[in-house]
Amino acid sequence: MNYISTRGACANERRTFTDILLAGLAADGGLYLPAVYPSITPDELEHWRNLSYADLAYEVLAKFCDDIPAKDLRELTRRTYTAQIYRHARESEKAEQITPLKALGIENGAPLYLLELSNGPTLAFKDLAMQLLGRLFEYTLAQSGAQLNILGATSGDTGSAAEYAMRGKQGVRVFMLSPHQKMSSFQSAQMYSLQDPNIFNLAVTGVFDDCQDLVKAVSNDHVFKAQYKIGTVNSINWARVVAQIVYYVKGWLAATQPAATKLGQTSGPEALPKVSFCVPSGNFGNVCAGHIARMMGLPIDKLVVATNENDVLDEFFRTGVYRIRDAAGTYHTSSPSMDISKASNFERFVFDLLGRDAARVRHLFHQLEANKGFDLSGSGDFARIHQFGFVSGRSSHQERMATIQQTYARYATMIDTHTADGLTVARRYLEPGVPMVVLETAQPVKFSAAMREALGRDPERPAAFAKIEELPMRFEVVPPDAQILKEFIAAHTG
Ligand SMILES: Cc1ncc(COP(=O)(O)O)c(C=O)c1O
Ligand SMILES: N[C@@H](CCOP(=O)(O)O)C(=O)O
Repeated sequence: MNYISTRGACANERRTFTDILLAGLAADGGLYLPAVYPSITPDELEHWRNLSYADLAYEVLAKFCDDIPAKDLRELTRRTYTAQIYRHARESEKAEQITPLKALGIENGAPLYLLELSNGPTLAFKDLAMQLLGRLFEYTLAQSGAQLNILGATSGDTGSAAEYAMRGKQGVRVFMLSPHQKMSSFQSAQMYSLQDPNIFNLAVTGVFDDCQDLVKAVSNDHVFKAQYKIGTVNSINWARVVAQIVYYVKGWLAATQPAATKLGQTSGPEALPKVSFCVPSGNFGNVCAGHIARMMGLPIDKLVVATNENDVLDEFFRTGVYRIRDAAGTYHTSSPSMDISKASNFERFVFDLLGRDAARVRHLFHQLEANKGFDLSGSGDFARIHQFGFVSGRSSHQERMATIQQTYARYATMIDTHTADGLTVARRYLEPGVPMVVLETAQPVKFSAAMREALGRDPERPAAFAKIEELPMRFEVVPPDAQILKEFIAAHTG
């Protein structure tokens, strides 16, 4: 499989999966994606019904990764997706499902589900891709004997997922940028309490977007990037997105019944039931994986983009205007991991929306830097947006509190603030007979203060995280300055 950049610079060069795994951002500042999306056929879907999560992950990944031997790739997925690693399942007997589908009930004639994605080591959906990424890095670096210095940005969950996945990995160091004092105390403690010598936490005096801009600024300094072997674990890294496609397939299989027709006789994708997914969104990485699953042929009806008060994405899907906010215009909310105003992966979707016209994408994203936005509202491209299944909505603090309370009262289920944003918005798009799967992106314990406000009680805390906030913390406070960051990296690699 050949990979290209959304900005077209390397259109004539061949790039394999393992090339782009270590490269992160493309040299022209764009994002990598496959030259052609592979497809998922109705027969394959039926064959995949009884596979374990690990083997399903292998089938999906193998479509994108043809430069790792099949035997090794299968071994990697089998070591990654185990009940032992996904041990924080609320119903322990379901841990081996990795992403159990929980039926809430029927609302407005639509079966409503939660897809539990946060049963991994750090209690957020990021583990599902990051645990695999850690193993892929280790495998690839072992082949070449090379080193990798990972530079990442987090609004709260990517950071801990990456650090837990990379702890003690040979040849890997992690430099993780987080917005100073903007994460929950549990999230900060998960990262800052790690004392491993290959982990460096840098608390940036700014918002998540400042952290992400720093990652891009350093990655776009090609000399520095090559000298210090900089890679990334954010969803600008294509491997993150691919690993996230798997749970859309798993969710679709769990929410539908086997086709009535015999294998080999299923008439076509239109004969298969459709499922809608609602995705709490910030950096657009999670829902981008849903978009790609849909482009591959997974029968997805709607992809509902749910934002919090930082509603840049909702504004775009409603109006066609993409208007990023500065730090002062980015709110600090009770779903802090979604406090993002400049969504990295959005560029991958715009590439598809514009018919994969890399020159236009390059122009638009340069315009974005200069004018803080772009407007597709009058274009024929935006008129076609619903062909991609996207709809959107925004949730407020009051709405997420009310949704947490109702879900607890009606379904005896405690959901975190981000999942509550998803459920709030999903309810606006229910259709009789179409299952609606809301992605559960984190466990409530990560946001105890907000949960206490909503329910007057603390969420349950796995024993592994008892008193985590009281552990000694190791982090450095730094300004949002790329030069200072480069000096820090240079001083801590050697
Ligand atoms: C708990 C949680 N929910 C939702 C999101 C938003 O996901 P994405 O950035 O992939 O849109 C994040 C951060 O990525 C998160 O950590
Ligand atoms: N919400 C994320 C932000 C980074 O997203 P990513 O998917 O690009 O890694 C976080 O929790 O850090």
